[in-house]
Amino acid sequence: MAEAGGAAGGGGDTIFALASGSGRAGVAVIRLSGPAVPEALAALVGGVPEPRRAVLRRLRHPRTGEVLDRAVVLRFASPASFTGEEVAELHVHGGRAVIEAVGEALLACGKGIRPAEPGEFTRRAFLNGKMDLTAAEGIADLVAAETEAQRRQALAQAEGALAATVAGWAERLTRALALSEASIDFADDGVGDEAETEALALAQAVEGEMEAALAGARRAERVREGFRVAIIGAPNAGKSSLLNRLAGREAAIVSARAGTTRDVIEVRLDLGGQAVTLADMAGLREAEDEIEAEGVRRAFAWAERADLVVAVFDGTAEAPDAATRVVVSARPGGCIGVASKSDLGVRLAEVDGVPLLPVSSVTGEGIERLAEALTAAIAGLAERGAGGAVLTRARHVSAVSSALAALRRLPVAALPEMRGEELRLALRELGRLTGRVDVEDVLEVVFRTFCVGK
Ligand SMILES: Nc1nc2c(c(=O)[nH]1)N(C=O)[C@@H](CNc1ccc(C(=O)N[C@@H](CCC(=O)O)C(=O)O)cc1)CN2
Repeated sequence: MAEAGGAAGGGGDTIFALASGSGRAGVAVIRLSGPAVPEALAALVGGVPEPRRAVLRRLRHPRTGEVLDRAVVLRFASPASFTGEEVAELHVHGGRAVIEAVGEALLACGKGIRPAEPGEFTRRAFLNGKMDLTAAEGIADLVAAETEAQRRQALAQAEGALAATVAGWAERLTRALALSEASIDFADDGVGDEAETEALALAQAVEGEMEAALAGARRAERVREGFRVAIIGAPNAGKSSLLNRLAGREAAIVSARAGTTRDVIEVRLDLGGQAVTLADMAGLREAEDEIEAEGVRRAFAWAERADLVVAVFDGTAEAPDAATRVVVSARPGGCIGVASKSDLGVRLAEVDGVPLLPVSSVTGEGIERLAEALTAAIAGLAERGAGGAVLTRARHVSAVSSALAALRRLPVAALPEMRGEELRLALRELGRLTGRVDVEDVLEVVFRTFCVGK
């Protein structure tokens, strides 16, 4: 972990930010962190409250003495705080003018008090050894969580689940490295081979666990980012109406004219606790103009990357649309078939063995069943390959892949010294993952996605 202490933690500045969200709210929380917190409190509320005890105080402007609000004040003394620094929270009334006046008053306290950068509180918590990088990412994900599955996955990571797994790997690889070095030193004593064998066995076990973690990473990333479901079909098959029905609002323009939807229209849904991005797109056909052609190209591209496809066939047509059929046959198992316009009578029951669910966006028939089918299919995708460490980001996948690649080179490394080098490489990648090495460049990647106040 990076060294603890005020200097490493934030360079002496005292930062503040609105920790509660913007928008109308009864109470707003302004959080401060840094060495000048006790002084600022003295200036604002006329004293330094005892730590961890909420007190009600009049908040005054330090220069004019004007009362700005009556607030609940909560102080955390260093190092027992979220950031490890001196921390205070001002729970004020939620009005924008109140928040602005308090911000103004804080700036008037002087002494290196300034607004926080996005993610700066959590960054300080990391730098002061309160958490590793993966836990910090977990906090960012918790703040962004929209669904139950996202919340659970983020909380586990914020509480150190991934950090613990990585620590377990690093511990065994460190032991393997020690054994490998020993085998060089004691090569003549005959204990070398034994140590070498044990080192390889340790590395192999770690390899297996890393492979399992990587196998589950796509799923974990999907939980974090949302599963992608594409609604495809011929022009005028009723895709936009279906999207609106599923979304419960008029997200897409619906018209009787074929080719109305040209760009990809995405809506976010919560299906059984999983975040889903549902997309309506241009109908698959020979386009009539350049704009539609681009729309069709985007539709194919989106559908290709989708986790699941809802294939909409015009239920009143005599034969299924050919282009849609091609997509369905290319995705065995990854499709839910729909026969639209069921209120007009359905002629199609299945296409190439894929049963079609009769659905009417006019009467609402079948919508509930389609939503259930989607929910079940997404739940199936989310469950696959569960267990073990959960790699939720490209950054994790990249580090574990590199570590794994190094471990896979171990058995073919000709010299023990080369094996030591590979082990060091693998350990270094794990260090990047938790933030133990190369801190600065990794930090940029992790914290640039945070919001202000975290
Ligand atoms: N009002 C308020 N609510 C909040 C937060 C906050 O900062 N303020 N949080 C902020 O994100 C989350 C809670 N997380 C927190 C994590 C650690 C500490 C803390 O004081 N840690 C000390 C003491 C530990 C202890 O008492 O067990 C430490 O780690 O040394 C506080 C909040 C969610 N709710």
